[in-house]
Amino acid sequence: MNTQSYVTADGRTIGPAVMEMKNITLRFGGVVAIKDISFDIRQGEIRAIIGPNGAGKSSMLNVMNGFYHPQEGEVMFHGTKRRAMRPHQIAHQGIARTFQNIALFKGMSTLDNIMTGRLTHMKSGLLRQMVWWGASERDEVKNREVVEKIIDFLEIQAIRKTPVGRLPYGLQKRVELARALAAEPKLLLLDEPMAGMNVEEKEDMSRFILDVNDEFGTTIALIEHDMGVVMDIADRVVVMDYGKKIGDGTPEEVRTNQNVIDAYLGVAHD
Ligand SMILES: Nc1ncnc2c1ncn2[C@@H]1O[C@H](COP(=O)(O)OP(=O)(O)OP(=O)(O)O)[C@@H](O)[C@H]1O
Repeated sequence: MNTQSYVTADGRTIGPAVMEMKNITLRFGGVVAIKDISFDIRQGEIRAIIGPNGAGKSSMLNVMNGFYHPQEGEVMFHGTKRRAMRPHQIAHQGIARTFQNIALFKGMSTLDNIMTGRLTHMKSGLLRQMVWWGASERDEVKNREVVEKIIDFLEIQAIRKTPVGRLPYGLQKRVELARALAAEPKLLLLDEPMAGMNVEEKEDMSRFILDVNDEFGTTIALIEHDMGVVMDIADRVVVMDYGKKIGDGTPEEVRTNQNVIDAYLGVAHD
């Protein structure tokens, strides 16, 4: 386990591992989606998982998220072996995620969608609201403060009242990021955050991911197809191919790894 902290060239502190995947194997019937993969994610870093179609990236994110339970191996979170959990228990542990296909409430406004990200923080149940109005009011004020800060941060004030179904794709992706951030996660999992975006939208999203990491100190793991984007923003990259890990290191190390070049870069990027 990585226990030493270090400071990056741009002044961010990367701490010890927050999540460790140890010898993970995941099967779907006869299909082996993940074969004996190990890697860790360190406090404060941006960690990317890349690989061609069908490499097993989404399956890995679902293992990290607790949605899938591997047949073999262990997931350690903050040094403790994680047992099988339901999605809301994962959320309470401080893990939030976005989805490859946007999963927002299309008829609801931007603001209301982001507020749903606060649900795990809402303490006051109905009974408590009836007997002690003050507590729920304080809850509400705190929730609004967090949400307003995120709206400012992601520069989406102008669309706060707009139903998200009417927004262009790139902005919907930004609202999804906002909703995940509203949970104030310790670990943020992003499933192809740039998929389907044009160049300008990708640049915007890259900047926001870097800013979130820098401003809130959020540890981020993302899976991505777009190799160029990942190389620009990730501290370290895991490369998967046919369910196996074929590379792991800094963008420079991965870029020059012959297995990676053969399996992915050489084919998809000339
Ligand atoms: N729920 C499932 N049931 C059966 N097989 C699955 C399931 N999910 C994934 N697989 C298989 O596991 C392998 C890895 O799929 P996965 O979606 O994790 O790859 P990926 O790298 O995310 O691909 P993409 O980039 O196309 O999203 C594939 O062979 C896929 O068909």
